[in-house]
Amino acid sequence: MSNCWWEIIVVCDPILEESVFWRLDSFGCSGTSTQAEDTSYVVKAYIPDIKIKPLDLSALTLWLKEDAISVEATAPEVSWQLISEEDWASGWKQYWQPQKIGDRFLIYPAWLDIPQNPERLLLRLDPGAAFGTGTHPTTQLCLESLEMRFYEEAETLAIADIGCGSGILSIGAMLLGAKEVAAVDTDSLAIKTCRSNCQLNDIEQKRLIVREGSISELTKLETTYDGILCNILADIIVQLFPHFNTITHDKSWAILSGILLEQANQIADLVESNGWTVAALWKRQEWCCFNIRRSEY
Ligand SMILES: C[S@@+](CC[C@H](N)C(=O)[O-])C[C@H]1O[C@@H](n2cnc3c(N)ncnc32)[C@H](O)[C@@H]1O
Repeated sequence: MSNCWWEIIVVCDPILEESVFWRLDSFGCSGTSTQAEDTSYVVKAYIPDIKIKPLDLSALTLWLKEDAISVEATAPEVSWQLISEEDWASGWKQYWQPQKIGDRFLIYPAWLDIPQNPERLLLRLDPGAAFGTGTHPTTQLCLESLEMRFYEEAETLAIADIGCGSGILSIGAMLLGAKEVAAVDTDSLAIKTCRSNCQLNDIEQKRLIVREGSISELTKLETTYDGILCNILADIIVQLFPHFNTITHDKSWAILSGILLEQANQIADLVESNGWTVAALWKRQEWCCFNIRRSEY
């Protein structure tokens, strides 16, 4: 089989749904769906077979069981199978529907007909193997924060998106009117997906630069960014944040997401010790999103 995906099936106690979703997201799955069945939930998630080894699936099973034990719940049943690209597409795509986010965005699956007069900014996506469909709270919090940041002089803003995944935040920034965006991700599949989503949304290539890598790729571009978007797990933000000053100016702002509530204090300390100020903190489910700015401003 070419272009195969692992379909991971987790049958769990309903109280574990959120932690199972979180664990599958952190593992790198896309297109997660849930169905209620009698007294349990069946969570299905998908990941390209080239991204992992069968041994990783055994480790995932162990983590899912440990997560259950830590809240004294029954351990979930975990199974997996290899499926073709076609089965993957018909499997999860049917559950993903257009979704309104914030006051202005409508996230719109690439394979649906375009509505005639959308009242919202249509952000068309085929996330493929990349993270970023808009269903995850960390992405939603970023898009909502972006809307708030773009209330004036949007057309002058240069934005960096670190960990762009499907490109959802970069494209969102362009739709809101950003002058230019630079998107980076360490995952080559995410880069491929981000580029094709930019085309899907008719974004000019010279205004949205997409590079494989991380903050060092942004440094090479020698642009000073007005805003940084960074929806990556807290551990990675801790590593990247000390370099933010090199690619920003004294009035820049940033949106940091992918942070669990219990990690908020650690991130607030990090922000302040590097000369930035927390302007707002938004929460959804177990996640929080920091809106910050350089302290000199
Ligand atoms: C949670 S996803 C966010 C995707 C999208 N920006 C969104 O908001 O939905 C995090 C992305 O960061 C990428 N990533 C992880 N570590 C990174 C690093 N050190 N530098 C750049 N990207 C990284 C991952 O490959 C993944 O695509």
